[in-house]
Amino acid sequence: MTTARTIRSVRAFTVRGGGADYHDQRDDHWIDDHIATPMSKYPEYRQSRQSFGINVLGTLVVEVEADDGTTGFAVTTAGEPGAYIVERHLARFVEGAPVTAIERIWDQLYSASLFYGRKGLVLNVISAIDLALWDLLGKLRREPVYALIGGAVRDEQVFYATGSRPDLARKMGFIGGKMPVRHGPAEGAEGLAATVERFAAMREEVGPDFWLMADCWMSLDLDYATRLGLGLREHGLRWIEEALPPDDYWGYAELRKRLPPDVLVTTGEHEATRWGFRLLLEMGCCDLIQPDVNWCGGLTELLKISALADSRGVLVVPHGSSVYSYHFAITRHNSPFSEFLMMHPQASEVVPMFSPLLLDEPVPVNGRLRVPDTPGFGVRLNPECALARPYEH
Ligand SMILES: C[C@H](O)[C@H](O)[C@@H](O)[C@@H](O)C(=O)O
Ligand SMILES: [Mg+2]
Repeated sequence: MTTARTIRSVRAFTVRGGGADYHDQRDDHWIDDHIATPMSKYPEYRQSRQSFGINVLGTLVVEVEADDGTTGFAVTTAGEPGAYIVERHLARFVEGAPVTAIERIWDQLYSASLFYGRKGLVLNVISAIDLALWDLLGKLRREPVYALIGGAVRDEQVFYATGSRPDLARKMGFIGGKMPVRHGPAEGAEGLAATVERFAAMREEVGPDFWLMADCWMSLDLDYATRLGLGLREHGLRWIEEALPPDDYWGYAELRKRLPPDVLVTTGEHEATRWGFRLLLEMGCCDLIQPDVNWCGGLTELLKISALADSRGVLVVPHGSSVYSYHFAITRHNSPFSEFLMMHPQASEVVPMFSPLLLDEPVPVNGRLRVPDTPGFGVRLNPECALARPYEH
């Protein structure tokens, strides 16, 4: 009987090179090629996001083991600092608890870390622990996680692709392509014109109906974002994403007022908890939200966030996060499509998002995916990826 099972131990491992910290790539990858960021105002940090440390954390793997030896695991972007938080602080709320006590564990993890957490790294860690618990519960009950949270509302999920080649994504069957914006305000009118030209050329490639989106990765200011949104609108921009820093709720609300309704304003991948998303929704910051289930508080919190959005008719289109978002999105009416991050260095092939860390990681075929029925999240750790356990408790 599952409810009789308790959690015997929780372990935190670190690993480098792709995985959940998917920005941790080799240097010939599109994802690190002159993409605009809040650091782009400093020329020395403009060419490469790794130069300012986007991949400094690396992947955290959290493993939970039940008293019968069954294990579940999940991954996030947190590396060694995350491992420390698990082993030295949060493990005490997991070990000894019933495997079904997911809500109570979440509340204790969040409440006990409030004095130093609330968002960012700590919520990434809480997300990984939460997802590992759902993986364990699915394995004990021999059910895929999506079946534990209400079951699929559609047979398959459709995807847009994020990467440098929306023209190739269209040929692969994706419903749209999201390109990173490469120039921020510090590169002036020339940079803005270059972005508009790049979009215009891509629109020529993909035709009039294929969705094209711009991902600004928190790099712009309100005036620049307004001008860029209006400029790209001429080339059928579907949405402008994360134009401003995540804390500028007021800026997002104003940007949404300034842009015409056919250009959606989106954000959320660096937001966390039901309270953060409540603020985005109640302040009218965006037209759809993009929480990352490995960062926003895990599946337990994302279900709450999704209900908030659903009550206001707002779509939830999770940021990347591989199987962890697929099992969620397939069960939600207000998550009709998802993101797939093209992790091939030239964005010319479909490869697993968290490669090489997860075995059996499903990928969209012709832009769509049926979530496998394998218990838990249906993935295994690749034994060829060397894990370290820096803080054994
Ligand atoms: C492509 C973007 O610059 C980021 O690297 C990506 O992680 C994220 O913003 C996304 O929406 O996929
Ligand atoms: Mg984004």
